[in-house]
Amino acid sequence: MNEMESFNHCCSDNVHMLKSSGSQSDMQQYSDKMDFEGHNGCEEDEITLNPPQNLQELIEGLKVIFSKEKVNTDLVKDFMTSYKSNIKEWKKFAKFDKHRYTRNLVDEGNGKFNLMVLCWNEAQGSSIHSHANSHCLMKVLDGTVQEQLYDWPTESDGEHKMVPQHVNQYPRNQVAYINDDLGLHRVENPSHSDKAVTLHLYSPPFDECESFDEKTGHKNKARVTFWSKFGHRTPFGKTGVDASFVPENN
Ligand SMILES: N[C@@H](CS(=O)O)C(=O)O
Repeated sequence: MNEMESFNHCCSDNVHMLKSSGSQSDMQQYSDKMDFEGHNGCEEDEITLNPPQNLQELIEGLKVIFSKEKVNTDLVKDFMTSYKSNIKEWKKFAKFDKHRYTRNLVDEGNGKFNLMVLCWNEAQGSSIHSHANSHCLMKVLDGTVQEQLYDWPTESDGEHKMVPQHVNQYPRNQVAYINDDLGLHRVENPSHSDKAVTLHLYSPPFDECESFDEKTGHKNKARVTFWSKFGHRTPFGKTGVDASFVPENN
């Protein structure tokens, strides 16, 4: 089984999230999820998570979810959505660079995932890229980010301008999900007056992916590194090329 397949709905390892003070519809949503998994005969080894009250609880809960053999990406998305962004909790990781967006490692997820804070100054963005066969969840901690989604270029396209197929905007606290089966994307802070901060989870962790030239569709390997780790600046010269996929117009 490859890593992607291991992210189907969980069956023998059940992890659920309780909606503590939710509305009727919240509770219905929770019950539906229980039913779905119940139909699969999943009643053993059940773990119930409360919605995280702070960043530390979010990290600990994610470690529980990812300790299971199978991981339900809908649950990860719901769990990340239910964390209400609080700047006091993540500001030590939020380090900006005037030239490009930064990647700041928060937690290595017991080897199962990397959790990082990305900081986007006004109008900064990534280039079009893939995700190394990993799962990518992105939660907005501050500001609003825009995602442009692209199809993979095909050999028969030849040299071809890449055109976005969808454009999504994500405000504070929303979570987006992508993997290579869904296509390619680039993310930017569309604001010329406000910064943006996002929290990214990648599983499995990766340090190389592919970046694409929007004008031609040509791809290149791109190493990804960290501007800081655990709140401390990463030493220059030890982490290879810079962290970001930077579009030519940035
Ligand atoms: N995947 C990018 C950020 S984004 O544009 O999704 C990165 O990890 O640097």
